[in-house]
Amino acid sequence: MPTTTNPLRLWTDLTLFDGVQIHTQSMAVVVEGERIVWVGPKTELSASQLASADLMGTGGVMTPGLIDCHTHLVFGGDRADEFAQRLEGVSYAEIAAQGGGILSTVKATRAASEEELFTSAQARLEALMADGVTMVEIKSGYGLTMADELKMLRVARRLGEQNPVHIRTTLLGAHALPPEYAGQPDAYIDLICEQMIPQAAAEGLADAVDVFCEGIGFSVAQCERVFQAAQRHGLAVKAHAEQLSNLGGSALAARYQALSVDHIEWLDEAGVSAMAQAGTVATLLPGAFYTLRDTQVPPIDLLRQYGVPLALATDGNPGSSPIFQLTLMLNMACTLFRLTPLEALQGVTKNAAKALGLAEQAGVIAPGRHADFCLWRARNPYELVSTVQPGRLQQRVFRGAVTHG
Ligand SMILES: N=CN[C@@H](CCC(=O)O)C(=O)O
Ligand SMILES: [Zn+2]
Repeated sequence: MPTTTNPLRLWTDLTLFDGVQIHTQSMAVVVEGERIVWVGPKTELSASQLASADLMGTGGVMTPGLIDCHTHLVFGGDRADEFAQRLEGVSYAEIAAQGGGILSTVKATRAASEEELFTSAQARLEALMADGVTMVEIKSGYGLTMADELKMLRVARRLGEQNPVHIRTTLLGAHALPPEYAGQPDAYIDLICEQMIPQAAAEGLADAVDVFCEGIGFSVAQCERVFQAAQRHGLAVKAHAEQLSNLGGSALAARYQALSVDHIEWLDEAGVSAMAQAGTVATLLPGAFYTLRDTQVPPIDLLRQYGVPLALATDGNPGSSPIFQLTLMLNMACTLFRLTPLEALQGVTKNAAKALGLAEQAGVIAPGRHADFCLWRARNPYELVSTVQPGRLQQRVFRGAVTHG
């Protein structure tokens, strides 16, 4: 890594994807401290910029730091047995109905100490960071008691404190009905609304609140109560909705100005329209679609027609998407959902930032923004989408600090 002696640092001769579009002329980026101060064609760099800058990199492709806006990175145990069961034809919903699936991870997560959860999540986070990720959303949802949900959120916060990455946390108490509340889902929703949300908000442990609105999750009415409680405590909302069926959770979430609705394989036009009006992002999770061998493709054309921003994420979790490689999602989203390569790139940068409520702070390379970006050994940003090839990350820059390469 070049040593820094000047106040300015310079990357030049770049093909630049700035989060919105691709600039093919030889581009340059100048950084001062933690911030980008100049972006433009190399030919427009001033003599004084050149004289007072350390050259940090020449050539290659630069993109914003990638943003994984939907993960379940903190969990105990594994679900390798369930993977084998699904190959034998048992469905995700059947496994859940037998008390497996999410609930088997709940058991393992409850049994794990904070330290154990931290260590296993740290390894998964390192895989994401080595893949160019500088911001990760992490959900709770495998604790399902107040103590265990807060334990997960504390681990997520600590991951952010101890790594060069920005972590956003989401309370997902309404992920599954815990066994001790069998037959009493409304009483469990009371616990979420009256205890978990207020406590997570009071301790500053959650940036948002999420729900699983589904036959094997919670009803629209139950999710609405969770959204109301989130609103009372000033927390933004998100939803897992329309993954296995169309319950109308997306339209509900849009009524509460959800930041994003995620999965949405079964989303209908009314839901798309509601999301467009609310400015809610559609987060596509091709890893779950692939793992569950789903055949119902999200309504991409309708989402485009209504101008709903499309984000992409790994959904990294032990069951439905045990995949911790965001660049693979670029390729899968195009192959499985027919996104264009440009839509895929926007989905892990600008639109992923919007899905986290951070459209003005992240996902774009522009003057004034944090110097969060990646330099890749590639000739063309589309190569990052078309070709699945780990090891192309040359430099990963987080708030000005080069941490990889
Ligand atoms: N759909 C619900 N929740 C997670 C699955 C988590 C799991 O299977 O453990 C998801 O986003 O895919
Ligand atoms: Zn999820």
